[in-house]
Amino acid sequence: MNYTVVLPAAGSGKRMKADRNKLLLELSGKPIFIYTLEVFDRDPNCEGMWLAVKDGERQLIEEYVERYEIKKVKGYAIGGAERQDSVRAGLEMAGPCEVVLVHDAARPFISPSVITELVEQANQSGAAIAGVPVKDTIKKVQGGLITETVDRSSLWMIQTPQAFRYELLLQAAQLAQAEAFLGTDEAMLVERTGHPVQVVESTYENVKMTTPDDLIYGQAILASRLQEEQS
Ligand SMILES: Nc1ccn([C@@H]2O[C@H](COP(=O)(O)OP(=O)(O)OP(=O)(O)O)[C@@H](O)[C@H]2O)c(=O)n1
Ligand SMILES: C[C@](O)(CO)[C@H](O)COP(=O)(O)O
Repeated sequence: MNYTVVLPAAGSGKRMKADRNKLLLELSGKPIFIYTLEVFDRDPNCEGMWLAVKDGERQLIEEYVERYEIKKVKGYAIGGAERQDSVRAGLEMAGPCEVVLVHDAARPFISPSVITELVEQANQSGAAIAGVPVKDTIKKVQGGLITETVDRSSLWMIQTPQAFRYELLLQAAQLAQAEAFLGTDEAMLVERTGHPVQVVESTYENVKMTTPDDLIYGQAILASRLQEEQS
C-alpha cells in the first residue's frame, strides 16, 4: 500500500541546547534529518515526502537534500510556531492522497516494518500510530511529593510515524485549528473527533533526538548497526 509522508522539520531544538536547528546536528558525519529522509527514500511504497521547514532554513535544507541525493522530496511547506501548525501546513500542501504518515524529522531510527504495518492498519481502520509500552514506574509528582503511582499496565509511550486516511487527519487538524485546540501529536486531534486510533508496537530505538543524551544513544545505535553490517 502506497503512502505520502509529511515530516515536520521546523523546530528550533531548545531542549537540545544547540546553536542551530538540532536536525542539522550530525551523527557520524551526517545530519540527523538526512537519516530520517533516507528511510522513506528507500521505501518503495513511499510516493513522496513533504517537509515543513522554517522559511529561513529552506535553502539550507534543500541543499542538504540535493547533496545526499534524496529523491522523493516533493516540496516544502513553511512551518508554524507549534509543531501542530507545521504538520497542518505540510498536510495542506501535500494534497489529497489515500494514506498519509506524519513523522518527526527528529526520529531517524524508525523501522521500515513498523511503517508498513502502520500504513496497512490506517488503510483498514483510518488511523494507526506507533508506540512502545512504558518501562519505568510512573508517578504523579507535585511540589516534589508523590500524589499517585499510576498503574502502568496500559500505558504506552507514543511515537511517530502516525498514519491516517488523509481526509480524516486533514479534517481533524482543521477542526483543532478552528477550535484553538493544541495537541502534542496528531492522534489527539483525531481522538477528539471520536474516530478510534490503533496503536502498533514500535521499537525503543525510534527515539526522538530531543536532549543532548539522545545524541549519545543515536551514535550507539549507528555503531551497533555498522557492527551488524560488518559481521
Ligand atoms: N514549530 C515546530 C516545532 C517542531 N517541529 C518539528 O517537530 C518535530 C518534533 O519536535 P521537537 O522534538 O519538539 O523539536 P523542536 O521543537 O525543535 O525541539 P524543542 O521543543 O526542544 O525546541 C521535530 O522534527 C521538529 O523539527 C516543527 O516542525 N515545527
Ligand atoms: C509527536 C510526538 O513525537 C509523539 O511522541 C511528540 O508528542 C512530540 O512532542 P514535542 O514536544 O513536540 O517534541
